[in-house]
Amino acid sequence: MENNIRAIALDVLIKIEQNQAYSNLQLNQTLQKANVKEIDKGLLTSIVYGTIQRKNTIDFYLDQLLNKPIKKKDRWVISLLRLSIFQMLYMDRVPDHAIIHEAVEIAKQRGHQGLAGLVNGILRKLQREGTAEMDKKAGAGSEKAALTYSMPQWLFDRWSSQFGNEDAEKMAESNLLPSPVTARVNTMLTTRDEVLQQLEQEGVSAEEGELSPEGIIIKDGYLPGTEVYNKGLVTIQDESSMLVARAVAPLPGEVILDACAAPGGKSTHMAEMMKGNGKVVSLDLHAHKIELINKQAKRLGLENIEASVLDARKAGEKYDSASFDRVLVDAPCSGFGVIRKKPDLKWSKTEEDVLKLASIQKDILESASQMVKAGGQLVYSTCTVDQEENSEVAEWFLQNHPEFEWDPDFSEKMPEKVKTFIIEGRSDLQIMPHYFNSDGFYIAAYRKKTTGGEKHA
Ligand SMILES: C[S@@+](CC[C@H](N)C(=O)[O-])C[C@H]1O[C@@H](n2cnc3c(N)ncnc32)[C@H](O)[C@@H]1O
Repeated sequence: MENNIRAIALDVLIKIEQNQAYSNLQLNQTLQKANVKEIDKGLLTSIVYGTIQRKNTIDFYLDQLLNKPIKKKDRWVISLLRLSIFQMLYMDRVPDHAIIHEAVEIAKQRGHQGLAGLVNGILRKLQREGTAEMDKKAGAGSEKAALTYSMPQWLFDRWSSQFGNEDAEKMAESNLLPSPVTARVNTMLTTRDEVLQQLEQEGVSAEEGELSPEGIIIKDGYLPGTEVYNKGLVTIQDESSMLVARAVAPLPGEVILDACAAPGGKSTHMAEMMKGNGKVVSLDLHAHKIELINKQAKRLGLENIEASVLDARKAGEKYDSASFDRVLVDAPCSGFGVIRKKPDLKWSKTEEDVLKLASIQKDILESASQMVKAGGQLVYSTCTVDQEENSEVAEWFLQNHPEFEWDPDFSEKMPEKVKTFIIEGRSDLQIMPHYFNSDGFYIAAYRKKTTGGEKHA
């Protein structure tokens, strides 16, 4: 079976490369379609994600190991070599000779004897000589760090200048770790203790989350196959992401706007917090994603979510201004806080993308903020760590909108553990992946003044 798993992993990697498909979507599709046993899903995921995560470092070795270029039509061999090198250098589950044997078999089946010989030669050389000689060519300073942590150089340099070298290295290193599976308990239907007990009965080992009172961490077992999941008692969500709805703090009976809502993680969380009373209006730009929100709402037994397609920049064409108690802008972003779950982002996003996204984020915030009632709340969040998309957007908003102020109750809404990261006099929070082994998230919370603030024209 493991040989088969490697062949499937190769297919996934080829599709991601050829179609520039998102790694998580491609992998999930394969996990659902291919006949992969529960027990092998973890191995498949580790090989695919690990190979993409370490691409930079693996290619640094591969370039030195290859003594002639591989023909365009045989590009799949590069993916086969990458996933084999990943296993040899970073996984200790299978001995090198077995990895090499399997790679050679796959090369024979997919290609021909010549390619099998090439694969054999390269991998045997790595097995024999190791990486010590090759490592001497790794450069110094940030060039070396980018290679060690397998980061694009521009991104590592950007993080170094934004957070300092130490935090940049810690974050880059923690991005290479597997992401824990965490879930949110549907507190409208059950309690965290009950869910933990039921999961134990279903053979899934889980424990209380670190950050959020409704969070659980899966230690062993596959959550989506359980009754607990099917009955809508939990939603898979990162713990730092759960803090966003806490910052919005919706109350039963209120009307909430979730301006960028799909696939509905935060809309459903807020609807649960409202105990099904009141309404969450969930918008998204993409029609096909609205179905995802509705599907989750149905699974969770939530009837107070109204999802529709709309560009949040045009919210004013459909809704009256000042007509929502609270507004959430969980904006489209570079996603650099979720690299562990979507490793291809580090290779696909560019500095230009960050600039474009910051401009879209400002436009969405500008429009959605018009919808907040006097005295109401506005929350801006992203799953990135880039300051240009985070604190710079949040500060820009406040400078241009004197009718808003930092939310004075923000700190109270946050769990003790994160309070130390909130700077006095502000109400925003940057969580880095290495702080709590979670996704990186940014949250800024504002309150619309009841009097005094004059909006700039
Ligand atoms: C970070 S995701 C939102 C995640 C979601 N809040 C959740 O918790 O599941 C950003 C979403 O914004 C949507 N989007 C992008 N541009 C938009 C726009 N101009 N108006 C509304 N939605 C937009 C994207 O389709 C994407 O689904």
